[in-house]
Amino acid sequence: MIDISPTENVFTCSASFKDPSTLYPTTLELSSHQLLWSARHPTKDNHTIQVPYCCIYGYEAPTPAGLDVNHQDLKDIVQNTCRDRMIKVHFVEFLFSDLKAVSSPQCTTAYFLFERRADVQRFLNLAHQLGVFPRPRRILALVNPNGGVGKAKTINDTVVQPMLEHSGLDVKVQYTEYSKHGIDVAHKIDLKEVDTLAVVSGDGLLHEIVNGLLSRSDWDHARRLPIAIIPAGSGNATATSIGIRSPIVATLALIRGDTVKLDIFSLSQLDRPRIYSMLMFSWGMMADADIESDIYRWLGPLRFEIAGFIRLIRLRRYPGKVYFLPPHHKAKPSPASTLDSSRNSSHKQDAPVVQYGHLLKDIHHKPPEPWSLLPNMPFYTMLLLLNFPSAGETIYFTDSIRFNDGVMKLWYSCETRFWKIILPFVLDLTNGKLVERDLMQNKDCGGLLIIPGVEGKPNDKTTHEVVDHEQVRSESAKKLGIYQKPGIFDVDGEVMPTARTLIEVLPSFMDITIPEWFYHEKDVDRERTALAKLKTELIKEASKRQHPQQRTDGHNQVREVFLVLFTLVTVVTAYALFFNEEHRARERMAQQI
Ligand SMILES: Nc1ncnc2c1ncn2[C@@H]1O[C@H](COP(=O)(O)OP(=O)(O)OP(=O)(O)O)[C@@H](O)[C@H]1O
Repeated sequence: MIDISPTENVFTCSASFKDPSTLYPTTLELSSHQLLWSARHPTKDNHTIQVPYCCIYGYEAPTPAGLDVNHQDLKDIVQNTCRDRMIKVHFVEFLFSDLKAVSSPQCTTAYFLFERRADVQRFLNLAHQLGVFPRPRRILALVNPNGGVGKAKTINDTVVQPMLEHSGLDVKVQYTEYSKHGIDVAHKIDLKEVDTLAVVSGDGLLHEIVNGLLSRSDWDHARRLPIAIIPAGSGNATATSIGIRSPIVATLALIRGDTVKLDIFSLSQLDRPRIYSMLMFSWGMMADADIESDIYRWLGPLRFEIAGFIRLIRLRRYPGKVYFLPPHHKAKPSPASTLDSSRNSSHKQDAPVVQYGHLLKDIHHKPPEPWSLLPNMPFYTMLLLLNFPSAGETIYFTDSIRFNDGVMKLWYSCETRFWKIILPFVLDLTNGKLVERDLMQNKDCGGLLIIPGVEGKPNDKTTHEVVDHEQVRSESAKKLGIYQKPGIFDVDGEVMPTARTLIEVLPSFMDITIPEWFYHEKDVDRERTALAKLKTELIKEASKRQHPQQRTDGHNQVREVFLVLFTLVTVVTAYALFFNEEHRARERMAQQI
């Protein structure tokens, strides 16, 4: 903390908020965490404007030739003689008290005309000491022109690039040209040339970037490259989970450059390249719905609801065995304890080290203690492994998840009666209560071994036999009457082969940029205190100035209409099925008679 004497941080100047044609005399103060000045209100008394430094994304100060003033009004008002005393400050203003509202933030500029040239220099010196303005950095922004029904390009052109231009940071933009291009970019990127890699798209491109960086031979260096996510996809689960609901807030976080550590899930399969996940792994109903929703991409975020509904009324069972490892458990070193045969502390590792790789090869023995079998064998309806509380902008599971505590949160269900599942999904998928229902069981894990299998004859418990997926195609499996497909494995919205899979957590492995007020490793309460600060100091003031009609989120309205329709169709379908079944039973009875 810098000591500021009470007079050093106060400046007499003329200020203008948003509109440079109305400069008025004021006193500007640089406090330890915010800019303060008194503003004239057209109809009310003067009041104080407070701009926390974490909301400032750029400034323009006089060069020796004077400030480059483009605004025509400003040119008229501020004569050439004043140009070398003018500073512009660009910041994000929150209009509504709900930071989660997509429409709440907007970009704003304040103009300050100082009395003396020396004051400008004093202001800039103090501002740099206090961290008022963003640190100079080099950014590579990777834009997916297909992300989020093509909205990523518009978001990049209208929000991201204008804000980055004002930030004064060194920015390069690259468009992805084909599917999986993100992997190639991250694999080849020169780490000496870039300080932050920004992803303007959804979780799919972010997943590619994570995998591209961790598949490099210098992965231990590459994993330290901070990644920023600008939500421009259709799901945007990662951004939503780290407090980013709007591209403006995301770009602000990218420019300010505050980062937080992120756990990564490592997914290994025998004889296949390792896959890394930052968001979630799922198997069963939700995985099918997520992957099947791809054909409804044009619907935007609603695609998940439509695909989920279809999967709910055609519920499947997914056979398999799942073993879990308690969290924070370290494997005892053993010569065969890893897939990475090159593992040796004196040598550079080819890939991040996993501890239990040998479990993939040993298909004849069950994993030793402390691994244990997840109950409710032999089939599951859904299995979900989460690193973040949200799985989409509208899908919120729980706030009990921390994304850098080295723990994987597992939820699973074996409920196959669709009428038991449908209501919880309709009512509680967005409010965090779904996982509290009896329907779902949960475990905290450090590792997971999934052996997807198939079941024998239906409705006969003695023939339920779980075997490796690879054996399903064999002749002996066919002779056994094994018929059921083991479903899709979904990693961050991408499909991976359904096969024996080992999932381990790599604690606090990568860095992701976050809004400064959201979370800080050293201060878990910072989110709450800073949010409160923003609400009381900034938003309250802003809402006093203007009382805009709170815009309702269009998507929520569509969602509500959809949920009503969904419930109606469900009731009708349930009745139809019930009467159909009853009718058949009567017919059977009639035939027997
Ligand atoms: N130029 C391109 N042409 C075709 N596909 C691309 C291109 N660039 C990227 N992709 C692919 O687009 C897919 C979807 O991208 P992304 O996941 O970022 O957006 P989204 O699916 O709309 O968002 P979310 O995953 O959050 O729902 C990725 O799998 C990526 O490989």
